[in-house]
Amino acid sequence: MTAGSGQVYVVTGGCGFLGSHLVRMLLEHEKNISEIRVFDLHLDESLRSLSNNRVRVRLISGDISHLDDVREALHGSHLVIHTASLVDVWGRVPASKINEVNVTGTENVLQACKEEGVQYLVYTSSMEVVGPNIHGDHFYRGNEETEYRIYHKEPYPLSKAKAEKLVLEANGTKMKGGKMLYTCSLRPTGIYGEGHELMKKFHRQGLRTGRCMFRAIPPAIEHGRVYVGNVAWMHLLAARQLQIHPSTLGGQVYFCYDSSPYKSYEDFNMEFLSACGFKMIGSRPLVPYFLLYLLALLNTLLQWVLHRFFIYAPILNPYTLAVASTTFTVQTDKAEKHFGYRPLYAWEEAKKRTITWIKSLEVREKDLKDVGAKGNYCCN
Ligand SMILES: NC(=O)c1ccc[n+]([C@@H]2O[C@H](COP(=O)([O-])OP(=O)(O)OC[C@H]3O[C@@H](n4cnc5c(N)ncnc54)[C@H](O)[C@@H]3O)[C@@H](O)[C@H]2O)c1
Ligand SMILES: C[C@@H](CO)CCC[C@@H](C)[C@H]1CC[C@H]2[C@@H]3[C@H](O)C=C4C[C@@H](O)CC[C@]4(C)[C@H]3CC[C@]12C
Repeated sequence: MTAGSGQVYVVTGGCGFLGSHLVRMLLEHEKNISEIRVFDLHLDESLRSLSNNRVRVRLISGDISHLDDVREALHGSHLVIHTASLVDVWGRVPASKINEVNVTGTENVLQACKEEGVQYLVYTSSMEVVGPNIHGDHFYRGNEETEYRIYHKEPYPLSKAKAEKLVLEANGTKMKGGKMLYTCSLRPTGIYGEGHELMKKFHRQGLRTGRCMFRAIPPAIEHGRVYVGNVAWMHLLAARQLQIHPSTLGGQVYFCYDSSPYKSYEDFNMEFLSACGFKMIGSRPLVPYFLLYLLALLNTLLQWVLHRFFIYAPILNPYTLAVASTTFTVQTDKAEKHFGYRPLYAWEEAKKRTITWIKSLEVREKDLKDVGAKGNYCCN
């Protein structure tokens, strides 16, 4: 295999949910690159086989919180897309660790860019750098200019906000040799699509309750969602255009959006799960909010009691309840205006792909069960 003389892109967190879609997207749609360096703590070996005559996919095992690892990965590259992050709003990981990966890791990427002369950095931020806040202020069809009472307390949104600030402040700084560093930040809302871990959890949970989902959140609460393929596409375009129009994109933030419908978190999930025979029970929440909140508090208490023995991190806690119960939706065309972004996948296509993936999970689970049953039969 020969690598051409195109650009070298580094994708940190390239083996994750978004990262792996991004690597595939770059391979398919970015003609100007000859090497993609996939930097991750946990490597997905299957990505290696994506190399082709034009582009080499190089897997690099490293820790974003170690400057030496990052420096080495960036050496001789042209652009970094920094998606690596610890995504945890359940208390699975200590706050100090989240900070180390999300904030120190980003500092390291910036430092390595400066030392290695890598001029362009696209950062994957999150809607969570804005909200929803825990006061329950709704952000209804807002855009990048909408005023909002930003209030961060939880380690994950706090770390993403700090990291984004660092990235934006670094835009325009002079690097070794006089070159300038250009940065921009993309803020996805809740990403969905093939490989979405939380969707797998809801699906598994629903199978246990006979394909019944129990409504907990009022259907009028809108939660912004965006298809992973469109988030990846937006990263590709931002990376391309940051190099062509650095003064337009540099230092800017962009919400990630597409034509996915505005719905509550639960109703949105049902768009896919109902195609697999799942039913939503209740047109209104089955449990009053204060009971749900007590349950969420109880989970926090149990987490604290049990933390010496194991990590108890259920989906529901006061923070996830607050996020799910507060409207946060975006309506903007800033990315279209600044870099010509239009969703690559229409809603119907995104939905079809996500349903196909969920159905494939069912087939896989059934196969596993069958193998298990055969195994039992042999042993008995
Ligand atoms: N999933 C969402 O709904 C969502 C929404 C908005 C923003 N985001 C952001 O998108 C990005 C990708 O999220 P995702 O959902 O794909 O998460 P993910 O957990 O699937 O991917 C993150 C990747 O980062 C890697 N990583 C973690 N710690 C690392 C370290 N110390 N060194 C190197 N690599 C490390 C992980 O191994 C993983 O492959 C994150 O920055 C996240 O904050 C996600
Ligand atoms: C009360 C439950 C009954 O079914 C539903 C709880 C749902 C929550 C677990 C999720 C609701 C909104 C999600 C978050 C949102 O989509 C955006 C995010 C930003 C991203 O950067 C990280 C993930 C997340 C915080 C995401 C996490 C899960 C929810 C809180």
